[in-house]
Amino acid sequence: MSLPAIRFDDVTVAYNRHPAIHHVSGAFAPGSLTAVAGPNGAGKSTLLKTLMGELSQAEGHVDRGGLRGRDFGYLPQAADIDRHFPLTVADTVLLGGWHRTGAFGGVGRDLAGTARRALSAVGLEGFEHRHIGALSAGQFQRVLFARLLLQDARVIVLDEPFTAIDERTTGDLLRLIRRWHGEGRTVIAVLHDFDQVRAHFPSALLLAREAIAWGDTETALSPENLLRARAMAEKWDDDAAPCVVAREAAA
Ligand SMILES: Nc1ncnc2c1ncn2[C@@H]1O[C@H](COP(=O)(O)OP(=O)(O)OP(=O)(O)O)[C@@H](O)[C@H]1O
Repeated sequence: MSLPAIRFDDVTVAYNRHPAIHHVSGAFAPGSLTAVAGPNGAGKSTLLKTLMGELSQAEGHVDRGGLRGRDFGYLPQAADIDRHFPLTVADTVLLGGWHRTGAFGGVGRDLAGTARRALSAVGLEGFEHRHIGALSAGQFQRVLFARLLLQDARVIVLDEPFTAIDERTTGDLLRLIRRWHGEGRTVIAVLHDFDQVRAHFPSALLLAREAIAWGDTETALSPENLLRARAMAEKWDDDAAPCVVAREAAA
């Protein structure tokens, strides 16, 4: 799979003139498997939303190397997903195939078969007709991973995919992430568990509003870098002088 790098060049994003990420520069290499880690409020979700083009960055530039929206598969934090729509598991997984059906296209036999295989890959055979509102957090996360399988995106962006998810489901979903990495896709995930990052993610971005370190995981998550990140977090003060930036982040 030939892919470009995704580069951040001196990117600052502010809410109410307070920077959530500050002068971030670096690159997600093509085909890399990168964890974005850091303290609460470090700007991890903001960085992903900026990458997805959901926020206009106040300063700097994100170079997606010519990749378009359909090249990205994005899983926001569970808290940002509304499960009250009257959708079944099958409907939700098939949403991943929108680029193959078009806005009002029908679902062909091929796509239906791919959706069934995706559900089986996440261990949810037989769940097709269940309402998504009636699933456990872990089952719903499996559905969302099945949707990503159907989407077949070249870059996969996951925001805290394992929060409130049991160990077995986490293990199964980590195997899918490794499969995507093995297929040459670029995979980026916000994670809180440093041991999990060290065990499964060769690259890491340690963020504390600024990029403390970005590179191979062992170096990025060194004790010195973790101390620096913690010290930065302790200094954050919502009453601090605002950063002078050109524009506000706007959804
Ligand atoms: N829509 C918003 N409006 C105003 N401030 C925001 C908004 N979204 C995030 N922030 C602030 O920006 C900072 C970074 O938030 P962000 O959610 O990106 O951090 P995070 O590293 O993902 O945090 P967590 O680990 O707690 O999920 C925080 O101080 C947060 O309060």
